[in-house]
Amino acid sequence: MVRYNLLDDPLCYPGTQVLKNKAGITVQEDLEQFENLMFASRAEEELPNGALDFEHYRAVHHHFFQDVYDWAGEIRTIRTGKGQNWFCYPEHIEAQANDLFAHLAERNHFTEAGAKSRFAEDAAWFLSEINAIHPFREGNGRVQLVFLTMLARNAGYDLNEDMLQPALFLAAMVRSFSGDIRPLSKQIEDML
Ligand SMILES: Nc1ncnc2c1ncn2[C@@H]1O[C@H](COP(=O)(O)OP(=O)(O)OP(=O)(O)O)[C@@H](O)[C@H]1O
Repeated sequence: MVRYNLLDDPLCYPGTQVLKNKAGITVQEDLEQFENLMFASRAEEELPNGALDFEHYRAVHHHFFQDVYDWAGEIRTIRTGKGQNWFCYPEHIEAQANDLFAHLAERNHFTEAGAKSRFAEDAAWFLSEINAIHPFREGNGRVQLVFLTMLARNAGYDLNEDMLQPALFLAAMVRSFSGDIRPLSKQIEDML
């Protein structure tokens, strides 16, 4: 997991970068194991219903992280970044996300993309935008992927997560932050 750049986070146990959690775990590796376990167990359940809007996106985050964090499904309140990149400042998340999801709805959630390549390109654009917004303190990557499978299914495609190549996908996500969505589009198309 790529750790965040931040200075002082009230959501962490004092003097650590370990997020306060419902199990009271203070060792990062143990917390990651617990997160993964809870995520896998919630993945066995049905996904929350919704209109593929921002409320729905937050509900998906809540679904997967409700066992671990009190703030599951809630918008991040501190500034965060990864590598060289800083994500949307928290005070703008709600407006930016509502705007993005309004565009998604205007484009009929890409159900009329036609060719796989077109859907992949549209989905890559959406992922790059939601990643730049980065609504949550943690768990953004996993929710992005779940939502991508939901968008694909809604558009009549079956996204095969087993085909995901983690290093290439991550590199493509980082590249998309600078505006080049072609590698990400290619990664998505290869999974359809
Ligand atoms: N340098 C970077 N610039 C932009 N985005 C990045 C960078 N590094 C990682 N990301 C993206 O951030 C997301 C991960 O965010 P976050 O750590 O909140 O999610 P996670 O689900 O907890 O972790 P992971 O996706 O690693 O399992 C992924 O989509 C990843 O591609």
